Amino acid sequence: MYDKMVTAPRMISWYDDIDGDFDKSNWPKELIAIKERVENEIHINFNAVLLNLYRDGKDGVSWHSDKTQSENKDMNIASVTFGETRMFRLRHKLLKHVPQLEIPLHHGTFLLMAGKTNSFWEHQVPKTARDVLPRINLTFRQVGNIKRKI
Ligand SMILES: O=C(O)CCC(=O)C(=O)O
Ligand SMILES: [Fe+2]
Repeated sequence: MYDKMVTAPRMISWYDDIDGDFDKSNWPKELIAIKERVENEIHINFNAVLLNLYRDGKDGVSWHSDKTQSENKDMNIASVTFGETRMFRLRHKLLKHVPQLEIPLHHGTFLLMAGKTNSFWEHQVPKTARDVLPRINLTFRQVGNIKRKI
């Protein structure tokens, strides 16, 4: 899924429907509800989700770009955050003079990395020395061939 290994710790879970034979009982109903809320908002369908739990400030994710196996050249990744606010940083892969972006992802924030974002930008959630509460982030993804809407 990643183009390189990331080392920072966090708890991870993954659901997908890569075969297109979606069985709703394989996904928690809360997850389906969030997925449908996102899909209705942006009119893009997803068939996989990565769940990250950042337990405290010692958890984070280092610079990377997301790569999922998809027939879509322009991959869309939809991110939803719950709990603690953590910084989400973006840096351009080639244009080093372009300033980094720093976006605080608050509880309930929806962020769409659309199209070529992941081709040209890397992102990270840095560790922090602040005393922070847990944060959950869901990234909905398009993997394989999306045969039909889940
Ligand atoms: O936690 C986030 O906001 C981003 C997570 C992320 O970049 C990933 O799981 O690929
Ligand atoms: Fe990522």
